[in-house]
Amino acid sequence: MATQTYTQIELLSANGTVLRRVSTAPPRLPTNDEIPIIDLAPIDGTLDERKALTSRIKAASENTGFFYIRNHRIPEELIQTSLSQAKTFFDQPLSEKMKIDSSASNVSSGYHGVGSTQSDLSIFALALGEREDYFDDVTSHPGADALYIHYPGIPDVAADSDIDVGIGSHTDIQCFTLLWQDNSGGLQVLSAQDEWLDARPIEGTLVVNIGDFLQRLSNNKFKSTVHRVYNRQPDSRYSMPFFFGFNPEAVCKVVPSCVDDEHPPLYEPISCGEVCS
Ligand SMILES: O=C(O)CCC(=O)C(=O)O
Ligand SMILES: [Fe+2]
Repeated sequence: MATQTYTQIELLSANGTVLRRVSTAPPRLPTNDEIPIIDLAPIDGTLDERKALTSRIKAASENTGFFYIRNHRIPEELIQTSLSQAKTFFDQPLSEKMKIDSSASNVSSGYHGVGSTQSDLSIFALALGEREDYFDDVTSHPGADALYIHYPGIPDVAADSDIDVGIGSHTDIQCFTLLWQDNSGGLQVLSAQDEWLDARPIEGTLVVNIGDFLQRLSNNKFKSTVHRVYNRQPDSRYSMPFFFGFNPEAVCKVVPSCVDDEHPPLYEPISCGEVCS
Protein backbone atom coordinates (compact mmCIF):
# COMPACT_ATOMS: atom_id res chain seq x y z
CA MET A 1 0.00 0.00 0.00
CA ALA A 2 1.22 3.51 -0.81
CA THR A 3 2.36 5.56 2.14
CA GLN A 4 -0.22 8.06 3.30
CA THR A 5 0.77 11.67 3.68
CA TYR A 6 -1.03 14.06 5.98
CA THR A 7 -1.40 17.76 6.53
CA GLN A 8 -2.97 19.88 9.29
CA ILE A 9 -6.27 21.68 8.93
CA GLU A 10 -7.60 24.42 11.14
CA LEU A 11 -11.16 24.14 12.45
CA LEU A 12 -13.23 26.76 14.12
CA SER A 13 -15.44 25.09 16.73
CA ALA A 14 -17.27 25.99 19.92
CA ASN A 15 -14.02 25.18 21.74
CA GLY A 16 -11.99 27.61 19.65
CA THR A 17 -9.56 26.80 16.89
CA VAL A 18 -8.50 23.17 16.70
CA LEU A 19 -5.84 21.55 14.53
CA ARG A 20 -6.65 18.24 12.93
CA ARG A 21 -4.48 15.82 10.96
CA VAL A 22 -5.92 14.99 7.52
CA SER A 23 -4.77 12.79 4.68
CA THR A 24 -3.79 14.56 1.45
CA ALA A 25 -5.18 11.66 -0.63
CA PRO A 26 -8.19 12.39 -2.85
CA PRO A 27 -11.53 11.49 -1.26
CA ARG A 28 -12.54 7.86 -1.52
CA LEU A 29 -15.98 6.28 -1.40
CA PRO A 30 -17.11 5.41 2.12
CA THR A 31 -17.74 1.81 3.14
CA ASN A 32 -21.25 0.80 4.21
CA ASP A 33 -20.14 1.01 7.82
CA GLU A 34 -18.63 4.47 7.47
CA ILE A 35 -21.71 6.11 5.96
CA PRO A 36 -24.54 3.56 5.93
CA ILE A 37 -27.85 3.95 4.12
CA ILE A 38 -30.57 3.50 6.73
CA ASP A 39 -34.17 2.81 5.73
CA LEU A 40 -36.55 4.57 8.12
CA ALA A 41 -39.62 2.54 7.07
CA PRO A 42 -39.34 0.27 10.19
CA ILE A 43 -40.35 3.27 12.34
CA ASP A 44 -43.90 1.98 11.78
CA GLY A 45 -42.91 -1.65 12.15
CA THR A 46 -43.03 -4.17 14.97
CA LEU A 47 -41.12 -3.62 18.20
CA ASP A 48 -38.31 -5.86 16.92
CA GLU A 49 -38.10 -3.93 13.66
CA ARG A 50 -37.91 -0.65 15.54
CA LYS A 51 -35.18 -2.04 17.80
CA ALA A 52 -33.16 -3.11 14.77
CA LEU A 53 -33.53 0.37 13.28
CA THR A 54 -32.46 1.97 16.56
CA SER A 55 -29.33 -0.16 16.72
CA ARG A 56 -28.42 0.80 13.14
CA ILE A 57 -28.76 4.48 14.04
CA LYS A 58 -26.74 3.93 17.23
CA ALA A 59 -23.93 2.21 15.29
CA ALA A 60 -23.81 4.97 12.66
CA SER A 61 -23.90 7.73 15.29
CA GLU A 62 -21.03 6.13 17.21
CA ASN A 63 -18.97 5.46 14.09
CA THR A 64 -18.67 8.38 11.67
CA GLY A 65 -21.80 10.21 12.85
CA PHE A 66 -23.03 10.45 9.24
CA PHE A 67 -25.67 8.34 7.53
CA TYR A 68 -28.07 8.50 4.61
CA ILE A 69 -31.78 8.02 5.28
CA ARG A 70 -34.29 6.46 2.91
CA ASN A 71 -38.09 6.64 3.28
CA HIS A 72 -37.68 9.87 5.22
CA ARG A 73 -41.22 11.02 4.42
CA ILE A 74 -40.28 14.50 3.36
CA PRO A 75 -42.42 14.84 0.25
CA GLU A 76 -40.43 15.23 -2.96
CA GLU A 77 -42.83 18.02 -3.90
CA LEU A 78 -41.87 20.00 -0.80
CA ILE A 79 -38.19 19.57 -1.62
CA GLN A 80 -38.70 20.70 -5.22
CA THR A 81 -40.79 23.73 -4.17
CA SER A 82 -38.18 24.78 -1.63
CA LEU A 83 -35.43 24.30 -4.17
CA SER A 84 -37.11 26.38 -6.85
CA GLN A 85 -37.76 29.14 -4.30
CA ALA A 86 -34.08 29.04 -3.42
CA LYS A 87 -33.02 29.19 -7.08
CA THR A 88 -35.36 32.11 -7.77
CA PHE A 89 -33.86 33.91 -4.80
CA PHE A 90 -30.23 33.26 -5.79
CA ASP A 91 -30.91 34.28 -9.42
CA GLN A 92 -31.73 37.84 -8.35
CA PRO A 93 -29.13 40.58 -8.52
CA LEU A 94 -27.04 40.91 -5.39
CA SER A 95 -28.64 44.27 -4.58
CA GLU A 96 -32.06 42.56 -4.35
CA LYS A 97 -30.70 39.69 -2.27
CA MET A 98 -29.11 42.11 0.16
CA LYS A 99 -32.52 43.66 0.88
CA ILE A 100 -33.49 40.54 2.77
CA ASP A 101 -32.41 40.63 6.36
CA SER A 102 -31.49 37.04 7.10
CA SER A 103 -32.84 37.25 10.64
CA ALA A 104 -36.24 38.17 9.21
CA SER A 105 -36.37 35.65 6.39
CA ASN A 106 -38.44 32.55 6.72
CA VAL A 107 -36.45 30.02 4.78
CA SER A 108 -37.33 27.45 7.41
CA SER A 109 -41.05 27.64 6.71
CA GLY A 110 -40.82 25.07 3.94
CA TYR A 111 -39.57 22.57 6.45
CA HIS A 112 -42.47 22.82 8.84
CA GLY A 113 -44.14 19.86 7.19
CA VAL A 114 -41.07 17.79 7.94
CA GLY A 115 -42.02 16.72 11.44
CA SER A 116 -41.09 18.01 14.83
CA THR A 117 -37.71 17.99 16.45
CA GLN A 118 -39.35 15.96 19.22
CA SER A 119 -40.26 13.03 17.04
CA ASP A 120 -36.92 13.18 15.24
CA LEU A 121 -34.97 13.19 18.48
CA SER A 122 -36.88 10.28 20.01
CA ILE A 123 -34.93 7.85 17.83
CA PHE A 124 -31.66 9.36 19.08
CA ALA A 125 -32.90 9.11 22.70
CA LEU A 126 -33.55 5.39 22.14
CA ALA A 127 -30.16 4.99 20.43
CA LEU A 128 -28.51 6.52 23.50
CA GLY A 129 -30.27 4.00 25.73
CA GLU A 130 -32.88 6.37 27.18
CA ARG A 131 -36.67 6.39 26.91
CA GLU A 132 -37.92 7.81 23.65
CA ASP A 133 -39.45 10.83 25.39
CA TYR A 134 -36.15 11.68 27.13
CA PHE A 135 -35.60 14.88 25.09
CA ASP A 136 -39.28 15.95 24.89
CA ASP A 137 -39.03 18.55 27.67
CA VAL A 138 -36.11 20.28 26.01
CA THR A 139 -37.50 20.25 22.47
CA SER A 140 -40.90 21.93 22.84
CA HIS A 141 -39.75 25.15 21.08
CA PRO A 142 -36.29 24.35 19.75
CA GLY A 143 -33.98 26.64 17.90
CA ALA A 144 -34.00 25.33 14.36
CA ASP A 145 -32.32 26.86 11.35
CA ALA A 146 -32.76 26.03 7.72
CA LEU A 147 -30.29 27.24 5.13
CA TYR A 148 -30.39 27.36 1.40
CA ILE A 149 -26.87 27.28 0.02
CA HIS A 150 -25.78 28.20 -3.48
CA TYR A 151 -22.25 27.30 -4.51
CA PRO A 152 -21.60 29.08 -7.81
CA GLY A 153 -19.93 27.02 -10.51
CA ILE A 154 -16.47 27.79 -11.80
CA PRO A 155 -16.50 28.08 -15.61
CA ASP A 156 -13.38 26.74 -17.37
CA VAL A 157 -11.80 25.57 -14.15
CA ALA A 158 -8.31 24.20 -14.79
CA ALA A 159 -7.52 20.86 -13.25
CA ASP A 160 -4.66 22.36 -11.28
CA SER A 161 -6.56 25.52 -10.29
CA ASP A 162 -6.50 26.45 -6.66
CA ILE A 163 -9.83 28.31 -6.90
CA ASP A 164 -12.27 26.75 -4.45
CA VAL A 165 -15.92 27.50 -3.96
CA GLY A 166 -17.16 25.88 -0.82
CA ILE A 167 -17.43 25.59 2.91
CA GLY A 168 -14.20 24.74 4.69
CA SER A 169 -13.72 22.03 7.27
CA HIS A 170 -16.13 22.31 10.18
CA THR A 171 -18.42 20.42 12.51
CA ASP A 172 -22.09 21.35 12.92
CA ILE A 173 -22.73 22.81 16.36
CA GLN A 174 -26.30 21.80 17.07
CA CYS A 175 -27.86 18.38 17.77
CA PHE A 176 -28.11 16.98 14.31
CA THR A 177 -28.37 18.15 10.71
CA LEU A 178 -30.66 16.94 7.96
CA LEU A 179 -29.21 17.72 4.53
CA TRP A 180 -30.62 17.69 1.04
CA GLN A 181 -27.95 18.05 -1.65
CA ASP A 182 -28.38 18.20 -5.41
CA ASN A 183 -26.56 15.83 -7.75
CA SER A 184 -23.33 17.85 -7.97
CA GLY A 185 -21.41 16.00 -5.27
CA GLY A 186 -18.67 17.71 -3.32
CA LEU A 187 -19.56 16.88 0.29
CA GLN A 188 -16.59 15.27 2.03
CA VAL A 189 -16.53 13.70 5.48
CA LEU A 190 -13.43 12.98 7.55
CA SER A 191 -13.08 9.27 8.37
CA ALA A 192 -11.88 7.81 11.65
CA GLN A 193 -8.53 7.28 9.83
CA ASP A 194 -8.37 10.99 8.90
CA GLU A 195 -9.13 10.39 5.22
CA TRP A 196 -11.70 12.34 3.22
CA LEU A 197 -14.78 10.31 2.30
CA ASP A 198 -16.87 11.26 -0.71
CA ALA A 199 -20.42 11.58 0.71
CA ARG A 200 -21.87 11.52 -2.77
CA PRO A 201 -25.55 12.21 -3.33
CA ILE A 202 -27.65 9.05 -3.38
CA GLU A 203 -31.01 9.20 -5.14
CA GLY A 204 -33.97 9.25 -2.76
CA THR A 205 -31.91 9.87 0.38
CA LEU A 206 -31.04 12.70 2.73
CA VAL A 207 -27.87 12.94 4.81
CA VAL A 208 -28.09 13.05 8.60
CA ASN A 209 -25.13 14.00 10.76
CA ILE A 210 -24.57 14.39 14.48
CA GLY A 211 -23.65 17.86 15.76
CA ASP A 212 -21.43 19.03 18.63
CA PHE A 213 -24.26 19.43 21.15
CA LEU A 214 -25.45 15.83 20.81
CA GLN A 215 -21.84 14.61 20.95
CA ARG A 216 -21.49 16.51 24.21
CA LEU A 217 -24.72 15.13 25.71
CA SER A 218 -23.68 11.62 24.67
CA ASN A 219 -20.39 11.99 26.58
CA ASN A 220 -18.58 11.70 23.20
CA LYS A 221 -20.24 8.35 22.33
CA PHE A 222 -21.88 9.92 19.30
CA LYS A 223 -19.52 11.60 16.85
CA SER A 224 -19.79 15.12 15.48
CA THR A 225 -17.57 14.68 12.48
CA VAL A 226 -15.60 17.19 10.42
CA HIS A 227 -16.88 17.74 6.91
CA ARG A 228 -16.44 20.23 4.05
CA VAL A 229 -17.93 21.01 0.67
CA TYR A 230 -16.27 22.01 -2.59
CA ASN A 231 -17.93 22.76 -5.88
CA ARG A 232 -15.21 22.23 -8.48
CA GLN A 233 -17.35 22.22 -11.62
CA PRO A 234 -18.88 24.69 -14.08
CA ASP A 235 -22.44 24.28 -12.73
CA SER A 236 -23.99 25.66 -9.58
CA ARG A 237 -24.42 23.39 -6.60
CA TYR A 238 -27.47 23.79 -4.35
CA SER A 239 -28.03 22.29 -0.93
CA MET A 240 -30.52 22.69 1.91
CA PRO A 241 -29.29 21.82 5.41
CA PHE A 242 -31.64 21.96 8.37
CA PHE A 243 -30.02 22.23 11.79
CA PHE A 244 -32.00 20.83 14.74
CA GLY A 245 -31.35 22.19 18.21
CA PHE A 246 -32.92 22.07 21.67
CA ASN A 247 -34.90 24.77 23.46
CA PRO A 248 -32.24 27.48 23.65
CA GLU A 249 -32.57 28.06 27.41
CA ALA A 250 -32.86 24.41 28.51
CA VAL A 251 -29.82 23.39 30.54
CA CYS A 252 -28.89 19.84 29.50
CA LYS A 253 -26.54 17.42 31.20
CA VAL A 254 -24.73 14.43 29.77
CA VAL A 255 -27.43 11.76 29.43
CA PRO A 256 -27.37 9.30 32.37
CA SER A 257 -27.15 6.20 30.14
CA CYS A 258 -23.78 7.46 28.84
CA VAL A 259 -22.27 7.80 32.30
CA ASP A 260 -20.88 5.06 34.55
CA ASP A 261 -17.90 4.52 36.86
CA GLU A 262 -15.53 4.15 33.92
CA HIS A 263 -17.11 7.00 31.94
CA PRO A 264 -17.64 9.97 34.24
CA PRO A 265 -19.36 12.97 32.62
CA LEU A 266 -16.85 14.87 30.47
CA TYR A 267 -18.97 18.03 30.39
CA GLU A 268 -20.85 20.35 32.71
CA PRO A 269 -24.58 20.92 32.10
CA ILE A 270 -25.11 23.75 29.60
CA SER A 271 -27.86 25.13 27.38
CA CYS A 272 -27.93 24.83 23.61
CA GLY A 273 -28.43 28.60 23.44
CA GLU A 274 -25.17 29.16 25.27
CA VAL A 275 -23.03 26.90 23.07
CA CYS A 276 -24.94 27.04 19.78
CA SER A 277 -25.20 30.80 19.36
O1 LIG B 1 -23.82 22.03 1.39
C1 LIG B 1 -23.69 20.96 1.99
O2 LIG B 1 -23.80 19.87 1.41
C2 LIG B 1 -23.38 20.93 3.47
C3 LIG B 1 -23.29 22.28 4.09
C4 LIG B 1 -22.79 22.22 5.51
O3 LIG B 1 -22.04 21.37 5.88
C5 LIG B 1 -23.25 23.22 6.49
O4 LIG B 1 -23.92 24.20 6.09
O5 LIG B 1 -22.97 23.05 7.69
FE1 LIG C 1 -22.00 21.31 8.03
